[in-house]
Amino acid sequence: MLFLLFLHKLRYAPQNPLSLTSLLFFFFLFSPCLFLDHLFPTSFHFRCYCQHVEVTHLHTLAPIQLYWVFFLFGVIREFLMAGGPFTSLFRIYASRNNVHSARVLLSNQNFRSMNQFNNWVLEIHQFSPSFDVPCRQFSTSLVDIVHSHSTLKNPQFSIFNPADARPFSSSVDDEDGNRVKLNEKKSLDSVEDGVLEGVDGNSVGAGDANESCVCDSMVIEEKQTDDVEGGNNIVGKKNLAFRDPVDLYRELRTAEKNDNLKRSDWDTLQDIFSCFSKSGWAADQALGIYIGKSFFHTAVNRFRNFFFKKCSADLAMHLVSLGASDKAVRFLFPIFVEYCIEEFPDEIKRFRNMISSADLTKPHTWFPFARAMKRKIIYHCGPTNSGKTYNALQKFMEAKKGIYCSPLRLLAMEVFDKVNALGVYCSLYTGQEKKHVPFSNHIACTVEMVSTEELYDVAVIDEIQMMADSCRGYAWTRALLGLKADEIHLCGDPSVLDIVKKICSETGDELYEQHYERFKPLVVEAKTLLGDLKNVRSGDCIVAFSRREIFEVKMAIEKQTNHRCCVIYGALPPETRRQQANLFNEQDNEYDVLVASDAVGMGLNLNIRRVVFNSLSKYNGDKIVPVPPSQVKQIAGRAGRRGSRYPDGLTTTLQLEDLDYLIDCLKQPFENVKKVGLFPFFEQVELFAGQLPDISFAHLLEKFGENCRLDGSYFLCRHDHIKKVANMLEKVQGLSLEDRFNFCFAPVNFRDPKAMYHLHRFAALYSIKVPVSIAMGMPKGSARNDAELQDLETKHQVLSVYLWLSQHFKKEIFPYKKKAEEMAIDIADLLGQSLIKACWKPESRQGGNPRPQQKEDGHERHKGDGYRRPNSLVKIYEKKRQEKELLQGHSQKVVV
Ligand SMILES: Nc1ncnc2c1ncn2[C@@H]1O[C@H](COP(=O)(O)OP(=O)(O)OP(=O)(O)O)[C@@H](O)[C@H]1O
Repeated sequence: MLFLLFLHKLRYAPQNPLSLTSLLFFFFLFSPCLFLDHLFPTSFHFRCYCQHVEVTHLHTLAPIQLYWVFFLFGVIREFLMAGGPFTSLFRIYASRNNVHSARVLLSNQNFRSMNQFNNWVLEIHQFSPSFDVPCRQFSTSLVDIVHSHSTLKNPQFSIFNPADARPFSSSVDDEDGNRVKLNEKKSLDSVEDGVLEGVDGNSVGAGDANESCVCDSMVIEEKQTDDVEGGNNIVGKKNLAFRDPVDLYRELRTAEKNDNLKRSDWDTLQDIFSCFSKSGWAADQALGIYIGKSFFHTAVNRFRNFFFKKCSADLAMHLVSLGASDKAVRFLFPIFVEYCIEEFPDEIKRFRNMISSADLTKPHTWFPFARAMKRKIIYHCGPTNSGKTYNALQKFMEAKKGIYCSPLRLLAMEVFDKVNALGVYCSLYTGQEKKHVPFSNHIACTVEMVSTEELYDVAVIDEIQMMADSCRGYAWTRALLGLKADEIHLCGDPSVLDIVKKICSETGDELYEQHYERFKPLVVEAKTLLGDLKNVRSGDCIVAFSRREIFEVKMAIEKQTNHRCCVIYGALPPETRRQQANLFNEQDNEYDVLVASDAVGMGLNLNIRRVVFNSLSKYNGDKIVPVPPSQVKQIAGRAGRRGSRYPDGLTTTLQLEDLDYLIDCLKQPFENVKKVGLFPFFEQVELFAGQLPDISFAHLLEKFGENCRLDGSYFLCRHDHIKKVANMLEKVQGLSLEDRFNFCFAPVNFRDPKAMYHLHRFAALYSIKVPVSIAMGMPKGSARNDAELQDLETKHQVLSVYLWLSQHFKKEIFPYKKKAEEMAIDIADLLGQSLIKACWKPESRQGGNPRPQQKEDGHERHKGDGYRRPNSLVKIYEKKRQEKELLQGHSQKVVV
């Protein structure tokens, strides 16, 4: 009755503090309980295996009140249900105002099955529905261990807590959404109704066990031992399935030697252990007790030796009856756990420390100052050319103090110019330059450079869908989580809307959605260019996905028609891209066609009438693949722009056969992104390095990738390029960990050996504390052929790296910043001049995209004009899809 009254009070007056008398009463009653945790070994035990009971949305409850609820609930319930004295003990994890989670430390409940435990937690739900207490399920095998007391003799038990185990991050999604395997990554949470399940449940990639490890004391008997399978043993076998694995382990431990068995039985046991060693499920579960995957096989081998030395006939026969199966693996696993805990305390401790130092869970807690603010997030959600950025920028300009975060240096520069032109003083801050405008309160920066220290009234994060970018996504995630701004405007397509909602619910920020439609719908021209570039018209933008293709198309158009082409691609400096864009936008010249790569998809203000896809496949660094629909949409959406010469947008393809794919892509709704990128700060990597002091930086990053823990909404961004730079700098002595970390983020094209050489030189000079020189001559004039053009591009790259380093390291070590800036401007200018007159055959960069001569690159010759286009991979892709559908249809028919 009292309890109900208490609950009533809690429900209707949750903010009321408890009286002093109540608190004293509570302390008086509850303090003995706190000791129970240490007095009774069961509490240790329970802590080891019992699950986390997450309690969320308890903002209205003070922690002390929740203590009360659980405490009284425990008391009353135990009296009513168990008829005995209470022994339930909960630990509440709480800050001053909020309760994060509650964990059951002690209970006199004897959970005989997983269901029983779940029902018990469900009762808590029913009892206090407003508390929203989701429960994590846990393993039945481990439930059995919960009741055992014997392992408590082992002091190592208190050092780990499998309930804390979280999914590991060892794989990331690549650009195309494919899983890139760094290491098998499985959730430990996927436990179904009392059965501990790995993600796939099968043995996956666990690698080969060290089969050569032989048990020296194995006794092999050739004679028949009929009585082993006698009636008693059948009973024994049945019992064994229900025996406490801890007891089984103790018996094994205390056994003098193994019982004699038939050779065939030993063989079966060998097979079972081999199966155990290869089991992905067992390797995953072992992570829960901090047996790492690299140590798992050693642990299994040692366990096998131990087992073979000691195993009884009963136990062996039970396992033999199960055979080399999942059942046998699951039966053995808890015994293996006991063995590991006792045998490998140091390895467990080491791995545990390593794991906790690579903890990337709960990234919203990394920015306490942003969390202390009540931020208002406005998501401007819509397709390209719908006015999202325009509206967000209006708010930015109206604010007293604002920051605009851009995906590209080019776009940051555009906003910087535009805003200043409108009379709002704005500074520019990118990796390469810092232009401070006196009296400015506004900043346009690249998203990587955003400060999470400064306080702003309004922040704009453009192209927010880039949070899901496999390489750079972490910068957007960091900006969203860490920006200290009262109002944050996110502009982007709807693909990350759901995940932003989730993040806002975690951060406690208010989210408002503003949806947009395109000003004018994009129209697909069904006629296409019929494979003939002569059909190009003024205002067209031909999109090609490689530098080679771009120059080939430009040459073909200029040869076959009277149009002149501007060129835009990623390797060009932003200044050159802008110069080419201006040339194209201006009406009083002959440059009325644009040939561009996917770099045209973002940032530039272009007067495009029609976007024509030269092909819809591209080289992804590994192979040629169809261009993802989201990218097709983004690029096609550049056609037509409000207020421009061409407000109505058109799009089509060069080849008729690519048209269906284009239409398919445009029809597809935006994909709902499930995860966004994350990358550790230097401090996190440094902490992790403390656990592995003697390994190279590249290896350290790899280890971090394998061992870091992430929440379900995040993936670890790809860092292959960082590792490549780290490898190159390995031999440079005298660089601190922080220096290496910073050098690895320098914006260098690792496929360009010249640029890599210069970066290496910069690092080597830096390491001996010598002022770093540019040591690169200025080219004499504009490029006369493609090799010279590439040389200009590389030179600009090197200068860009120098400028970047001068911003990220001490100025004294990079004293030639000014000179580098001047040289970069001159080279960008030369590049512009070179492009205007470019009419040569493109060359491949060393180690770059496959050459056209290579047969496997899928290029075909085009009407004898020297121009090649990729075979329609889309067509091949479509054909494969149809074949697959046919096959599926066929198999469905067979099933029917
Ligand atoms: N209310 C408006 N008044 C005048 N011009 C506008 C208005 N809204 C948008 N525009 C113009 O329309 C064009 C497209 O707008 P904006 O760049 O904001 O679109 P977006 O949805 O952010 O597209 P993208 O994703 O391609 O950047 C711009 O040139 C912008 O100046």
